[in-house]
Amino acid sequence: MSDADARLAARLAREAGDLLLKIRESGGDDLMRRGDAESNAFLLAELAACRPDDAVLSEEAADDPARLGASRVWIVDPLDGTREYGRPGRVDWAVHVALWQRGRGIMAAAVAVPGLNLVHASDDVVRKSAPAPAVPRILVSDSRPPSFAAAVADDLGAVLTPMGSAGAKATAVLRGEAEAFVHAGGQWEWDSAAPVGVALAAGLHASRVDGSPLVYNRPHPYLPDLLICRADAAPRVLAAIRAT
Ligand SMILES: Nc1ncnc2c1ncn2[C@@H]1O[C@H](COP(=O)(O)O)[C@@H](OP(=O)(O)O)[C@H]1O
Ligand SMILES: [Mg+2]
Repeated sequence: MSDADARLAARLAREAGDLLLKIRESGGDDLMRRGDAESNAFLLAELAACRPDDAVLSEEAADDPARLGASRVWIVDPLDGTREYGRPGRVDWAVHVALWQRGRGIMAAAVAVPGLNLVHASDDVVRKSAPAPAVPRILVSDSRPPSFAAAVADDLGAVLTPMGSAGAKATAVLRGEAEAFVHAGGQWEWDSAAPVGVALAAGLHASRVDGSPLVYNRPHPYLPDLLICRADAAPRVLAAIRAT
């Protein structure tokens, strides 16, 4: 992991999060559009200034095919959990900043959860080793949970908890507030790159739901499913998904 890149990711995620909090406080009916657009503009300007030679893939910017030949690509989601951001009182939304490097994968990452005043970065994660609870907690999308979620929870004797934002869910697992986050049915590289970067840095398991590796910076950046969980739980969770 590159410390300078991880520090930059952490600063940008925090500052974009502060900007999003201010926009939210100012009110108005176009919060979600403004949040997406202004956070994106901030991140693109900072990356252009601080890493002018790197490519960028952002949810909110036109895809520049130059990234396909680049050796370093920042994969950013300026506002993950836009739907929840637009709902008063919700804290399950996040800012994602990740650096992908050719031949190496996600090498630096940060996820800010501004509503909780938290920034998790790949260079300062705390490894948790609390024993697993008797009833594991599995986080799923609030709006689009996997079709197999109930069957998997049943198999594992787990409880399902809906939550918005991939970054919010992944970092809740990082903090030991849940044992797993599972998603299927649709997602994009920017939804998972930074959450996966911080999860892997913390020693968690991160893969596709069939156990195969997550591959980034592909021509079509669709990456529809994801499992992030305690490393010791991964074999059982993957087996439960396979059995559905
Ligand atoms: N079936 C699907 N197809 C495409 N994107 C999806 C999806 N389900 C979830 N996502 C995206 O994944 C992110 C986390 O979703 P969720 O909150 O449901 O877990 C959201 O990103 P954005 O808020 O950045 O659009 C959401 O749009
Ligand atoms: Mg997103």
